[in-house]
Parts: sequence; structure tokens; C-alpha cells
Amino acid sequence: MNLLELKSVTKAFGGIMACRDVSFATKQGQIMGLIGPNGAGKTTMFNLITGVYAPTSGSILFEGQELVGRGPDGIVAQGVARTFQNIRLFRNLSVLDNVCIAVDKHVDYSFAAALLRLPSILKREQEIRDLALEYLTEVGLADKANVRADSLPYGLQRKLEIARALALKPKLLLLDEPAAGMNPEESLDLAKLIRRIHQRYNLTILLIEHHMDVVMELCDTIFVLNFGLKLAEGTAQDIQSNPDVLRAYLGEGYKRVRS
Ligand SMILES: Nc1ncnc2c1ncn2[C@@H]1O[C@H](COP(=O)(O)OP(=O)(O)OP(=O)(O)O)[C@@H](O)[C@H]1O
Repeated sequence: MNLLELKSVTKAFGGIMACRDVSFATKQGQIMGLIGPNGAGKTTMFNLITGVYAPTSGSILFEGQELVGRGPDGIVAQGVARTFQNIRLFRNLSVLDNVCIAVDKHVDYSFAAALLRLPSILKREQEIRDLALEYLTEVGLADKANVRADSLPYGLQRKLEIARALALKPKLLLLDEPAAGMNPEESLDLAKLIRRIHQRYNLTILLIEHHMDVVMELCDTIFVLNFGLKLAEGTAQDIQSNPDVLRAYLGEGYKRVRS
């Protein structure tokens, strides 16, 4: 079953065509890679799916329902969460509080009850902290729960963004360059983490990444954008041997990760 389907999506910023007539479908449970040169339109695709921008034309379906026009909060409520290329944490809050805020989105209690600090609220607050700690444990950050988010090195801030996105209980998780700035060993460690959460939380994942070892290791299918247009789509094997992709992005001397 298709969880996400883009149909002829176009986005123009004035004269710049960031995406042109892009169509693809992501099946339930898939990990799909979105790759291409700088400026190809990858982050714009994420911004369109998450309602940050409205497409100039085209349709974006999630579980068969139109997302266009729903707005970012409505789309999160539908089950879509993301991380950002430029990390967006509450920098001066603790690591734990960054995740608590996301867990809290699922909690239903009245403002008056919260204000009066009723015992039920105090109990619920403890539950939120416990849940947040579980997500931090999942990404290996439990021992950093009480430090300020901006004191973490960038690689760990990216993991914190993943924990926060998980806390929104998404069906579809969009990861925008989660391995940016990581060395090969760290990026393979991150690939293992992504594989683990994919299975554990029954996720469908859309992954933008320039680290090809991570993309080739994780993705069931890969969609290649170039100048806002679809260049190719296929398995890791197809993409690594596609002459157009080698020419436009991977480089003619690209060494296959898997053969
Ligand atoms: N808000 C905006 N206003 C104007 N132009 C934009 C805007 N957002 C993106 N663009 C343009 O759209 C094109 C696609 O940008 P986008 O950030 O989606 O590329 P990308 O593939 O994610 O690149 P990178 O790999 O460098 O992150 C670029 O030419 C960019 O300058």
C-alpha cells in the first residue's frame, strides 16, 4: 500500500523551479532515499510534504488523503514528522525537555488542571518524562538528558532531533541529512540506529542524504532529483550503475558500495 504519493508536484519560487512535475510513491514500511546535487530540490520536497510550502501545482496524498492545504500542525497530527538539515532544537532547554515537548503534543489535559497542579497532572508529567527518556535511550542519549541541547556536539544534536521526531509517533519520518558532518564510522553507526527505529516503530522513512554509504546501506528504493526534475528511480544497484546519475551526481569514478 502507498503511504505517500506525490502526483505531478511543481514548486516555483518566482522564476526558480525548485521542483518540476515530480511524481513518486512510497510504500508502507519502505525506506526511500531522496538524493541529488545541491539545489536539486530535495529539501523543498520535504517542505512541501510537511506543509511548510504549498505546491504551485500537484497533489500530495498521505494514506490516500490530500495533504495540500492542511498546514504543518495538521500534517504532524496525520502522522508525518521530520528532522531538519539546519538543526532546530530549543537550544537553551535540556535534552530531556526538548523531547518532553514533543511527547506532550499527545497529552490531553485542560489548562485549568495543569494550572492547579492536580495529582493527575503531576502523574502525567512523570509519565511524559519517562516516555521522553525512553526515546532518548533509543537514540543513545539517555545519559545526556539533563544537559543543555546546545552543549551537544552536532552529531548528537541530530540524534536528539530524531528522538524528538519519534516522540510525535509518526507513521512517516522524513530525515533531512541526518549524517551531515559525521565521519564514516559515525555515519554507519547512525545507519544502524535508523534501521533499528525503522523496525521498532514500524516506520516508513524518506531520507535525504549525501553520504552514499548510508543511502546504499538503508534504502529499498532511491529517487534522484536534478534541477528539480526526476533523473532516475530504482534500487541501490540500479542507481549506482545508472550513467545519468553517475554523470550528474555520483561521479564517473564512483565506487559501488554493494555489488
Ligand atoms: N524559500 C525559497 N525561496 C526561493 N528559492 C528557494 C527557496 N527554497 C529553495 N529555493 C531554491 O530552490 C532550489 C532547490 O533548493 P533545495 O534547498 O530544495 O535544494 P536541495 O536539493 O535540498 O539542496 P542541498 O542538497 O544543498 O540541501 C534552489 O535553487 C534554492 O535556491
